[in-house]
Amino acid sequence: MPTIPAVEVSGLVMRYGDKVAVDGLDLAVAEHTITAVLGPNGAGKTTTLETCEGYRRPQQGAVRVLGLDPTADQRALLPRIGVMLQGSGAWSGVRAMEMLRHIARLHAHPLDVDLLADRLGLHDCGRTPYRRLSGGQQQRLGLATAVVGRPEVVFVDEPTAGMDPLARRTTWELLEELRADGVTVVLTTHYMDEAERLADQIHIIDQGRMIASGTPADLTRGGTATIRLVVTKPFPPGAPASLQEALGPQVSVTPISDVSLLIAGPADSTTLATVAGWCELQGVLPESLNLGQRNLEDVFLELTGKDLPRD
Ligand SMILES: Nc1ncnc2c1ncn2[C@@H]1O[C@H](COP(=O)(O)OP(=O)(O)OP(=O)(O)O)[C@@H](O)[C@H]1O
Repeated sequence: MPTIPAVEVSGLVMRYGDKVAVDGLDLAVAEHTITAVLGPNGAGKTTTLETCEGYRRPQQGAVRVLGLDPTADQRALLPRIGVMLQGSGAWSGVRAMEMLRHIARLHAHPLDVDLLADRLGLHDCGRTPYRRLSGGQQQRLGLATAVVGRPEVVFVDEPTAGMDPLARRTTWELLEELRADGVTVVLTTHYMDEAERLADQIHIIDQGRMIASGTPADLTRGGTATIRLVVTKPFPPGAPASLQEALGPQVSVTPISDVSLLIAGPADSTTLATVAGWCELQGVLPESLNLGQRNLEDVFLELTGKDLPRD
């Protein structure tokens, strides 16, 4: 018998006034996997997650989590899902460990709170009121609150934003262990290394629509080689168009910033010679010229035309 997806979004449309935030989105998440939802700022990721979590009712289309409707079946679903709490007024004066213990008590079979707190380095700030926690500490506490109830599905919105490298690594390991224990994880992230390391499936959305889906390998496979050109001072006006003209239609030139460009296409000696000659003509000095197969960051850039949002 075919298994139902852990999360299924069909034809979801969500608006804020006239603004269409989610525009007919379809998305299915298989059980026991980690799925990453990527997209530029404002793509509709958080709105989609909040609809799956039952905070918002679909305006059009449908959402099912573990086969249930997140708003109509909220009582049945809530004990089975984990959501990373973001800072809210209600918790502002509550101490970190009190908050975690309180949330653990709401669940029938919570994880060992002290072990989890040790794991995520929360004991050091256990007596600190929520509003006084650093951004990274709030993130770690939010993650602990999401997983303490042994959920079947965990939704985490930018789980490692603002975390130091050690906390990021611990978070990745925790999410991987959850998957190994049969939990389904849905996360949003702006970090391509995070998506590449963790995700079984990646969905890239832009302007509320799905623009690409697949495994990290599917998304980066084949395609074209890329050259990243970084120069020492800003390009003169019209530089991307003039380089595009010099290189011809086989190659696509995408500006990344005022000092960097992505050149996708056959990265052969002709292309390299043309780029070098163009730099000389424009009077710009290359700082670096990196040649390689495209990675997830290049795919994101090619598909969305936008560089990665930086925290
Ligand atoms: N409460 C709200 N009221 C009005 N507009 C909103 C509201 N929440 C989100 N939006 C708008 O809806 C669109 C989608 O926002 P959403 O937060 O879902 O995107 P996102 O992909 O999570 O973005 P980010 O990566 O910046 O967190 C954006 O244009 C945003 O400005």
